[in-house]
Amino acid sequence: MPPTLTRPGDPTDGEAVAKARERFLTAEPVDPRQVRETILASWWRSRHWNVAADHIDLTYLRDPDLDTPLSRSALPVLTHLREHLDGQPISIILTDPAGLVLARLAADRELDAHLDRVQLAPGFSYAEELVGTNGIGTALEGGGPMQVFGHEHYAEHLEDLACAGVPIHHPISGKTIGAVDLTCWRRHADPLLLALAKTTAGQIQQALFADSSVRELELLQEYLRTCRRTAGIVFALSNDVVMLNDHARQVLDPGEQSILLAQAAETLAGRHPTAPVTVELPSGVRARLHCRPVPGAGRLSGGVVHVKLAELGSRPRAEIVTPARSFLPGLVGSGALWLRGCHQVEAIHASGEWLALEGERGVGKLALLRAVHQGRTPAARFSVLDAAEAGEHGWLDGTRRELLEGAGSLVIRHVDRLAAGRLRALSRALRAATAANRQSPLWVAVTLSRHPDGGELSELLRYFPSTVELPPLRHHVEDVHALVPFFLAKLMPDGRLSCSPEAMQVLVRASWPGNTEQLRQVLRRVVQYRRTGSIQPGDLPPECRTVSRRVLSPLESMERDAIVQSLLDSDGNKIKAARSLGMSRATIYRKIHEYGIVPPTG
Ligand SMILES: Nc1ncnc2c1ncn2[C@@H]1O[C@H](COP(=O)(O)OP(=O)(O)OP(=O)(O)O)[C@@H](O)[C@H]1O
Repeated sequence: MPPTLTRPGDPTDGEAVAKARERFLTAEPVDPRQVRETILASWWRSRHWNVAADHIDLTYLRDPDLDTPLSRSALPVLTHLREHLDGQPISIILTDPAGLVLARLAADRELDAHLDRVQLAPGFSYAEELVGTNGIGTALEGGGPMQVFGHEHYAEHLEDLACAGVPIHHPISGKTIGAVDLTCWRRHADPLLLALAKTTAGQIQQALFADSSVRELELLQEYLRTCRRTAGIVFALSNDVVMLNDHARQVLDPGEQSILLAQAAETLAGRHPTAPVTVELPSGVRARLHCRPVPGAGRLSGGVVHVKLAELGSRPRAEIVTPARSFLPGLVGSGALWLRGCHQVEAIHASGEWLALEGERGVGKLALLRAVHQGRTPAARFSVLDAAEAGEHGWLDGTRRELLEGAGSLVIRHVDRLAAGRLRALSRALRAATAANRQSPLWVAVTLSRHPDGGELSELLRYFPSTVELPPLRHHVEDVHALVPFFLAKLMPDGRLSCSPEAMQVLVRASWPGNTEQLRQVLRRVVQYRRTGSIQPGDLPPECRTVSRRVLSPLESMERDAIVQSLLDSDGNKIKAARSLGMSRATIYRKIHEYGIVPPTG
């Protein structure tokens, strides 16, 4: 079908758009009459996100979950469309709201093979942030229908394609729950493709509406009514559905959400479902639940819950109904690496064996030791000695005394900061303490931030049968979502300050070389200037704005760290660094770009 558009900025005028794109990529000024405004805006966003224009190298994210209301409603509509298209080379694609491809209905062999090459396939995300301007990601980013022709794509490997993407909205809540996209060769591009994609999205929305049972609709309507009436935490649940408003997702970490959902389910199923219930969360914050059952079709279908958070202490403890599963008091975080460290420390404390706890500065070593002590032996004494103060008069004598006479748990922090002589003296004191046959044995842990490389420090560690390493925050950065509200609740106990999703995104992407302590300090500075409302990206200090353009997985951030270290070791020489890591030169260039590493200048 021949293209029909002829106005300025005609997207199908391949040559003019290709030239404009080339000028844009080489940072030359672009005549806005040559490119559509929406496309130019998307190119700017793609540049801001550091998307590579010369290749597509996406990470396979996960097997798509096709057992969701969206997939169940959409797939029959899409299959029907496929039949109507009667073998035409148009690929039909369904994605989730983040651009993850859930399904691709085969077009013809040539087009399918091309789409495989550019990773427009199930399990890969076509978010604009990852691929640059494209029909799916740009439609989702802009929140409306979007057609992208040939050279309008940011990545050059997509220039032979034309895509028409339309976001799919939930028929009741109006939230974007996915996108449908029709992709064909650029030479077959036709503006009608967008009309067809819009109709298809409409049909999917109708199917979703029909598929929602009356029961779910009632629950949904009650949930939306409550959300409109209150600015606080609201969630709704039934046997099949759980809905959380943005505030709930922002303020509660996943562990806290599941505690509250479990409590709400129990209350709704109980004899007094409307009686308010108070729950103490592991972070020490008290949550008061007001449940409202929503009956449907004659039997209880679930209910809507409004939650108010308050600090402990404003209410007699007797009224606290649920001492929620408190894993470690005063700590938050559920990242796998962090939890593994917590479990290891807990197990070693339980065994009574002395422990060396290693980890970068500010990762939470002392906080974890304190929490484990309080969780396991709350009545016993907890003492801390800081080796950074070893220069002070009497430090060593005080330490010897603690080791010989102290009780409960003793933490000696920062032992790696002790000079050789002091390390030897401390080793002698530890030997004397182990030799003393004491009635109430003392549990001792030392903390250190660098791995010992022989010498006195290694000698001292002989008294500690195991070393546990706590991960840096960037290796469990998902916990920033829980740490931010936790620290804000401590800094501003009246609960009138929250963090906007945009600011949270900046915080989650920062690399946090100073770890959790740095995050705490950043928030401490922020609350000096903003005390109520919602923290915006502009409120955050520049140190939060690292160049990393996306959240890295633990494995990726370890790789990034290894590359940064070897670049430092080779004075910024990328070829040497690549060699020392056993990588090709091309790979290290690609990774430096991908991870947003600013190489040290050699
Ligand atoms: N998981 C967590 N949940 C809540 N607070 C945390 C967590 N981890 C760390 N913190 C807080 O972060 C701050 C820094 O932690 P901490 O002092 O324990 O770090 P550290 O590893 O011992 O640091 P350093 O090596 O510099 O002495 C403390 O205020 C601590 O309470």
